[in-house]
Amino acid sequence: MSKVALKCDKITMKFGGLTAVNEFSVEINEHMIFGLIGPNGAGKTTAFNMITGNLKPTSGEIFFYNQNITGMKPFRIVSLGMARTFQNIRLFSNLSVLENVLTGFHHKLKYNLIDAILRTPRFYKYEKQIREEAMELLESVNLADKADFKASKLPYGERRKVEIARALATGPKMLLLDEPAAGMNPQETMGLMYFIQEIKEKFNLTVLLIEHDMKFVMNLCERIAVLDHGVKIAEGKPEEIQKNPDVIRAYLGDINA
Ligand SMILES: Nc1ncnc2c1ncn2[C@@H]1O[C@H](COP(=O)(O)OP(=O)(O)OP(=O)(O)O)[C@@H](O)[C@H]1O
Repeated sequence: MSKVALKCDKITMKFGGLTAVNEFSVEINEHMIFGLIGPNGAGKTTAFNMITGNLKPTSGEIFFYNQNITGMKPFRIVSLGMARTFQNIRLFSNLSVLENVLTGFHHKLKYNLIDAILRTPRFYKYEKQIREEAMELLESVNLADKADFKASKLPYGERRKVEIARALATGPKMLLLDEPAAGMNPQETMGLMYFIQEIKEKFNLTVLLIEHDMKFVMNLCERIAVLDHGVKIAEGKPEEIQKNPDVIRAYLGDINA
């Protein structure tokens, strides 16, 4: 039996009078690619934000490998092995591709401020080590030859990959991707699909992703949960989700809105 990587137990997020997520429960086995879908405003990003510590749930609990992480600060959750990317790519546009990836190693640094100021041998040793590791990561995302480019100069699909490389630099067991294919053309989207499968195998990851591109979700994810107005209305394999009447209704309702 597979281990459960992530468990959400009835998590709820209220913003004043609005219940953005209502008692959402899910269990995600490790090494799975799991999709979270739903019409606009269904509460997907809010669920992500609770899982990654960016929002504290109004109620309910979240467990990461059986450890209760409910309401923990994001940096602590990252250090436990959960990394994420954002709906709108958040890179330091003035930094190089390599420097952006280096920021992902930040929490793992083994030298302190004094080492950095005095440039002690320890500082140089770890600086060299993390640069090598960052370059390896860039190689695995096929961007090593662009390490010195400014992040802002890369095409959209590659910036998305840099963001993922930075998330991988934190050494995650689980990766959460918020709309990774948004803004990509069909060719880039196809490339991204293979890329996510590749890094999942290579880094032994569990992946949870939000995505509106149905072809992408149905082809990539092994299991899918559907949110509508903050409530989980379905969960299952892609072929089950595709023919679920509640899901079809939720999406048609969205189109007619
Ligand atoms: N910080 C906030 N304060 C108040 N309301 C919020 C906040 N964040 C989200 N909401 C509301 O919660 C609901 C769910 O939003 P959320 O962004 O989680 O949906 P989503 O499924 O990710 O949507 P989309 O697919 O459009 O990104 C929406 O009605 C949204 O306006």
